Amino acid sequence: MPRSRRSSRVSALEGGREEEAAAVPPAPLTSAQQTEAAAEQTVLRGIFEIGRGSCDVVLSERALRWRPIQPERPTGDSKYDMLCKEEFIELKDIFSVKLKRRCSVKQQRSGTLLGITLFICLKKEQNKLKNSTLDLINLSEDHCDIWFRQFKKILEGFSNRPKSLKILLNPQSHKKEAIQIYDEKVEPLLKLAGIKTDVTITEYEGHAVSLLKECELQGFDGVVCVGGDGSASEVAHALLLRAQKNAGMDTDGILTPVRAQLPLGLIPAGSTNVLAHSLHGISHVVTATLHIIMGHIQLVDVCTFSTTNKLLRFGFSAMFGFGGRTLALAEKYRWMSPNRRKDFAVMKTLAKLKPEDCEISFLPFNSSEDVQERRAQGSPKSDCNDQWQMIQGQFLNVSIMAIPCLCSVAPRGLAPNTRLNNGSMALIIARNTSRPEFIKHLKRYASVKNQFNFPFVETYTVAEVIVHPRNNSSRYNPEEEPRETASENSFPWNVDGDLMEVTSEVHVRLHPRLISLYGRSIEDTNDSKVTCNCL
Ligand SMILES: Nc1ncnc2c1ncn2[C@@H]1O[C@H](COP(=O)(O)OP(=O)(O)OP(=O)(O)O)[C@@H](O)[C@H]1O
Repeated sequence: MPRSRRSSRVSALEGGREEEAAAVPPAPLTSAQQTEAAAEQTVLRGIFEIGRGSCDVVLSERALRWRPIQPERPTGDSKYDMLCKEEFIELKDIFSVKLKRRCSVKQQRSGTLLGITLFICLKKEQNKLKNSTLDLINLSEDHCDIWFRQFKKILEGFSNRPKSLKILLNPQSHKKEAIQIYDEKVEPLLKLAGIKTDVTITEYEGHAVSLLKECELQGFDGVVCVGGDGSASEVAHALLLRAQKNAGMDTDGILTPVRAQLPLGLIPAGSTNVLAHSLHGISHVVTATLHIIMGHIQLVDVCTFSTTNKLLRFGFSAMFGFGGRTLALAEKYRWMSPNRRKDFAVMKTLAKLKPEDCEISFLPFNSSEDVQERRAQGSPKSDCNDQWQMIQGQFLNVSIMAIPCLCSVAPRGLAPNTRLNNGSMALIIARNTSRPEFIKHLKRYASVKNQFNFPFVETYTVAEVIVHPRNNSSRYNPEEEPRETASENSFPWNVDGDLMEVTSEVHVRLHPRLISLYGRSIEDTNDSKVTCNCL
């Protein structure tokens, strides 16, 4: 519903009588007040039927306001004042306008004009966005034409909103419903907003990367991925790779990557949707679509994962140890339904719980400006040698997260103290402990209790991490069935829900605000509804 408020300046509808009554000449306005006053100046004024009654409707630079037209009453009637309360919508919340016509089944086009329909993006509870309509009814063609053209002009003025999008859709995500989600919920809204689309349905893993390497992106304002975390991360990686190539950068030794040229939209259609959930505060298709339509942009931190001077990939989060092994096992059971596969893999990995023997070096996050600047300029590791710290031992799990990683099993996030663009990563280490204690720690993610409040869990805020496995204990063992990893001598990593197999150390670097994603800062929610079947 549009917002309503008791107007403090009823004289706005009385054509300036307030100014005449003033005895003292007004003080000169400050520039902020002048801007404010200009934004409130009437652009159009007319009568429309809104809801069930006729309304006096005023369009200014910033808002559309209306007030029911009532017969005159004696002054001081407070009930009357209540009835006449003004309602308004801000123009920045409108995303489309159409002429409203009555069309019979036979009459395919140009039925009788009824008025104008405005399509609005409404903010609901828990970061949710919803599309809604406001009908302005007036049967006069001329009257509606003037207002319609004015609304069109206003919409054209929102230059940050995309007009043309490249869509990449993974038909295999979750239970293969991405196409249906796109057709039923996303495309109709994009069409309504007048956004042109070019859809490619990906055919195999890695298709998005090869496509974005070559394809013409000149005419597009953004790229949208319809799928789960694996797809979203792959598209982000592809856009960043392309940006480095376009800038003539060698990706392997890369210290200061350049920003991706186009913003990326994430429509959640996977089984976990951690990236979309972290970005929007909710995993909700319409919310994600409306953020894209409204052109809401957020700069988000990205990590590079490299091994001995070779870039493995760009990504947002990673797990090594329990998280990596669980994913490697789940991938072996692709024939199962996504939820069963994941639950089964968690149970089986817990049953065979074993620590990784490794050395973890990390550079603690230093928020001081000159350190940040040196890092931004790509100072090599040796420049900050004195700050590097090292821990070693037996670790059950190592998580490195640049974003909070919200999901249904961890509504506050796997890394609740991290933000999307705070320039740092969370390093969360679970040292070796008993299985029941580790399970207790995992269960805490779904509860309101602090999941880090265990003697075997350590958390750090870091800028860089190097994870160096020290022995072969976790590598492929042919005695174990089924094989957990695809190749021998490799360690499984879970990078944004995608399996990455690496034989040696992995160097993770944070790159602040490297990619623009369609979304807006989220409000923290205290959602305690949690769905986890396996623990
Ligand atoms: N046509 C395709 N066939 C098989 N795999 C594909 C295809 N298109 C894309 N992929 C790959 O599928 C992988 C997983 O997809 P995605 O992440 O979208 O779904 P999911 O695994 O169900 O969701 P989530 O990662 O959120 O759990 C991605 O890494 C992507 O590269």
